[in-house]
Amino acid sequence: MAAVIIDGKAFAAKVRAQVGAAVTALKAQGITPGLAVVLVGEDPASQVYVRNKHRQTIEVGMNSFEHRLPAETPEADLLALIAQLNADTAVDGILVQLPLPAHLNAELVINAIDPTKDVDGFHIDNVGKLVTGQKSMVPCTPLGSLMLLRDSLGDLNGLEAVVIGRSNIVGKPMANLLLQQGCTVTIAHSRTRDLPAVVRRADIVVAAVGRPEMVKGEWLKPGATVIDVGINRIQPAGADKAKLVGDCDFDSCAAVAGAITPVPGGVGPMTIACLLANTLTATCRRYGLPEPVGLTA
Ligand SMILES: Nc1nc2c(c(=O)[nH]1)N[C@@H](CN(C=O)c1ccc(C(=O)N[C@@H](CCC(=O)O)C(=O)O)cc1)CN2
Ligand SMILES: [Mg+2]
Repeated sequence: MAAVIIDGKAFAAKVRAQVGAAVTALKAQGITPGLAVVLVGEDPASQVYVRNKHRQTIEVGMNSFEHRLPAETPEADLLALIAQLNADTAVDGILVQLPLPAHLNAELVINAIDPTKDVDGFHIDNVGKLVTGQKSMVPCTPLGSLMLLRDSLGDLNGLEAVVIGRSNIVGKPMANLLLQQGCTVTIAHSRTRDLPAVVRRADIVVAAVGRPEMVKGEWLKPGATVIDVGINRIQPAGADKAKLVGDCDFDSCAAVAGAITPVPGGVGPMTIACLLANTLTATCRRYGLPEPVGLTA
């Protein structure tokens, strides 16, 4: 039986519509959420993501403040900009696009952001709160993945989840979110022994390892729900154009899974939708207003 294809693009559009409606209501009270995005350097993929963030921020009615800095920007200048954005009352959310150029210490830069404005959820205070089950800002890609899982499966209590990948941006926060949902969670990674056997236990597989088409259909438990976070550009032999693929071998996985996210059009669009949701959440918290329903973990 073929898997249900989880339409992240359509789901993200619904999230943005909900955020847009909430922003309209806030504006009627004289509050306009503002998101500041900082891009250092000219990484081509980052430029596309930042452009899309700007466009979608405006579309939901928020203010967008874009700061583009040259690749050779000294760390002190970037930290000074962050201090300025922390103090700016028009700014409710701050995001520094990753990856940063190699001479910049990403950990230092992220931890310089006011944690209440950290809409990426990467600040150590937010990481600690997530791990200990306190109210926090949740990283956008894991939050979007969780929304898709809840929509597909409903209650996640008791399910076996395997997260492949242990990055701070996706793997670790995803595992913690699933743990909070009552899943039995395994974090697998490049050194895991017999990965196919580990994956085969899972009702939920989240692939975030950055290896094109690594997870094969024969690794899966029949009916498993597969969330493919990978975004890999490959050059198929004989083709003149590069192709975007996930960390899962889509055709073989779709033949065994119960449901699967495609690449593109799965988790990717949820990342920016959840950034807007987090900016709305940060604004509501700042003004002591009720948080939006269904847009947080
Ligand atoms: N500060 C951050 N940096 C990065 C994050 C992040 O959440 N915060 N995540 C990624 C990049 N990213 C957003 O920043 C992002 C990645 C992918 C997509 C997306 O819509 N992907 C599309 C395909 C787009 C394409 O053709 O390349 C899809 O999967 O359908 C949106 C945002 C790293 N950096
Ligand atoms: Mg404002």
